[in-house]
Amino acid sequence: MHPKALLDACAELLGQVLTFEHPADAVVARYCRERRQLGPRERATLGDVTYAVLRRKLLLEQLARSGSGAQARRLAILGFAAVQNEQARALDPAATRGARDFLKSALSPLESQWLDQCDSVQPQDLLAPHRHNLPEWVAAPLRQQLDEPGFWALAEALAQSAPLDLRVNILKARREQVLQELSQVGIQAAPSQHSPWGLRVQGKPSLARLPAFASGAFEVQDEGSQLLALLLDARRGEMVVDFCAGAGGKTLAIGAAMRSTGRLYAFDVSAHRLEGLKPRLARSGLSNVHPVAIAHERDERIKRLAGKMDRVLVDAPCSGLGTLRRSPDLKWRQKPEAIAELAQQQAAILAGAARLVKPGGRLVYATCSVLEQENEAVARAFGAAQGDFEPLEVADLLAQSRVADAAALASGGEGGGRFLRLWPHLHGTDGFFAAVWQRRA
Ligand SMILES: C[S@@+](CC[C@H](N)C(=O)[O-])C[C@H]1O[C@@H](n2cnc3c(N)ncnc32)[C@H](O)[C@@H]1O
Repeated sequence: MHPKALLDACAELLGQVLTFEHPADAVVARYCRERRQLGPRERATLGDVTYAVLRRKLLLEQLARSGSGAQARRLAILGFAAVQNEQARALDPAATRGARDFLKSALSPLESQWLDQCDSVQPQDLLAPHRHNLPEWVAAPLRQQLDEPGFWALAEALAQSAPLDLRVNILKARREQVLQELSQVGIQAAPSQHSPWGLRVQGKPSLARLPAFASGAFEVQDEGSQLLALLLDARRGEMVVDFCAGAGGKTLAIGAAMRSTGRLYAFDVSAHRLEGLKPRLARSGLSNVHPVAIAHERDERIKRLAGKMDRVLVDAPCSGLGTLRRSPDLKWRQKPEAIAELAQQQAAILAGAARLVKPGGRLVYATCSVLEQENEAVARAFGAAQGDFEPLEVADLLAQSRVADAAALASGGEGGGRFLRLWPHLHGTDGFFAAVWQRRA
């Protein structure tokens, strides 16, 4: 495709994405599906440019104010330039020039001149919002939680794309085996820093056609999600509930940890999401998983299981603000008013799920949000209201699950090891939170 046509397509797609009526990944997928003539590289560019603009929206909108022509086109030019700079820097600094020539061949002389001006803007001359690219209602609480260097390191980390992590299915393969199979097809990977099941892959190679994937030897899963399953520490033969199972990312990890024994219920209010679990379950080789679509957290079917579960994971619906590396549109689609509502829903689901736990059993509450309001505040309120649930130290539990450097992943409480707190800038994972309790016997 000629650079001019590709840039026009980027601008058209951005016009659709920036209405924020639908999630960005769905809009990009539909746009590409409706244009069969697009090749794989063009599809990749369309996605990359869209995400580059979503990540740095405040900065690019500010720079775009000085240009001329349609706003979506100006943003597309700046997004295109940002993607090319990143790619060229990663591969070979000398390649930056060539990449810029490709883009410039799509621009008018005036646009080309304007882009040069934008290139010369120095970060230190920018206002804070144009550097952190977060809405104020997200930036303000994060600044309260983190010190100044920490806040800026987080903002920088959230502006990057997430690395590609795999979880080795311990029911089917060992980590070394999968590493070797990947290396045989030229894919570089290394063991994860913390999860004993994890691999971090270099770059973003396509994995779906690999025999090791088809045979269920691994799943794509962020290291942070793996750590949540490790925290639940479900054992052989136990009765376990994954209360908000969705498409079952954590269900599969938990089921493998149980070595496909016992009974693992995968609950969710969305039958559609649970459908997504089916093909993954088939690959995984697990036979202990029982997906159940429930109406709500007080469903009759749940009542029948009250007090019978060894372990319950509540991977609660949340703002998703810990996953901005993957879904940067969330920071523009989420509204501050929704957070209080989410916190209420989280508390209700946690209380409903807690009734399932048997005396001596373990309850894990988790989110992929970085906001205290959805995390420590919900956990503390639950602890205060439910006297028969005793808080456990996450740092100790992770160390028992063979998680390397476990103490560095926890914070809060008297000893600083009470809650799991994963941060993209510190741990290279998505932002995750977890609190754990044991029901008193
Ligand atoms: C964070 S997602 C779960 C992701 C999933 N655990 C995974 O690892 O892929 C939260 C899920 O909670 C579900 N949910 C929302 N309200 C619920 C409720 N009252 N009871 C059970 N699940 C609920 C949503 O449908 C959504 O799938």
